[in-house]
Amino acid sequence: MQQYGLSAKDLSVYYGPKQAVKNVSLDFANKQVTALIGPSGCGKSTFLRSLNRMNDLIDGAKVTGEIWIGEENINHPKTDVVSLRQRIGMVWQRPNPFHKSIYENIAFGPRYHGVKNKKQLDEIVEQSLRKAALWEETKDRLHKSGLSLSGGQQQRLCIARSIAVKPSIILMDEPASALDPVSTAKIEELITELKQEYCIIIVTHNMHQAARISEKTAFFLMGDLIEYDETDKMFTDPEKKETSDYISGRFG
Ligand SMILES: Nc1ncnc2c1ncn2[C@@H]1O[C@H](COP(=O)(O)OP(=O)(O)OP(=O)(O)O)[C@@H](O)[C@H]1O
Repeated sequence: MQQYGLSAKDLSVYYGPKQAVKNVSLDFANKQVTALIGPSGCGKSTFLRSLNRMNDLIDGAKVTGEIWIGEENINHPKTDVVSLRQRIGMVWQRPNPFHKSIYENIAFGPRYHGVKNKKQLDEIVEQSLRKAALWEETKDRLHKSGLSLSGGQQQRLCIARSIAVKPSIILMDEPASALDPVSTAKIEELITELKQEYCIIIVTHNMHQAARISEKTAFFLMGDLIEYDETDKMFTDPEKKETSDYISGRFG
């Protein structure tokens, strides 16, 4: 198996003339969680969105540099972004289930990508909900609306939806910040389970969360990657003063 799920090389992102991410190179290991931290506006979400080409959808945004998955640079105009977003899933800050049943929320992606057989779809729905620790709570109400679930359950449904199309990488942009502490704990537990199979890259404002769930942490400041290291080292003995100041709450 390849060591890295994804590698960014010299990645820059511009919104018009403004450079929001500056020549960032980062390797993301398989079967690990990497946390992206830094003060508001430092470019974490912009960087994350670039990794599955979501910035292509923003008028005036330009991304330069390379993003490697194995032998393929996916930041190339010829990349099929639909199949790319199947390989790299995304979970947003606010749960955003489709206005469809729980079952259809999960079945939609695989069906779109060609799975037509009902039995196969049933299996994918069950497996995805099990992996997202939501099966027991939903197995008797699969045909109820996804919006009838609580916020925390909706976020697990969104995670199940991204798993259903068999990605190898999952991007998460503050996936628990809109949730209560109990739901947050469940999402963190789930992330810890999922990393046994996926390369997970998560933006978080919560230092404790980064320390609890990630193996590696990258600290961003004003579009620059300041430091990247083992999470334990970053939180106990960072190399850079800026990292230390941010982690100890002196700014941000
Ligand atoms: N669609 C956009 N158009 C123009 N500028 C943008 C856009 N999105 C973000 N920016 C700018 O790019 C910079 C980085 O923003 P980004 O949202 O990536 O930061 P962040 O670190 O994720 O912040 P937060 O933690 O507040 O979400 C900011 O100056 C922001 O104003």
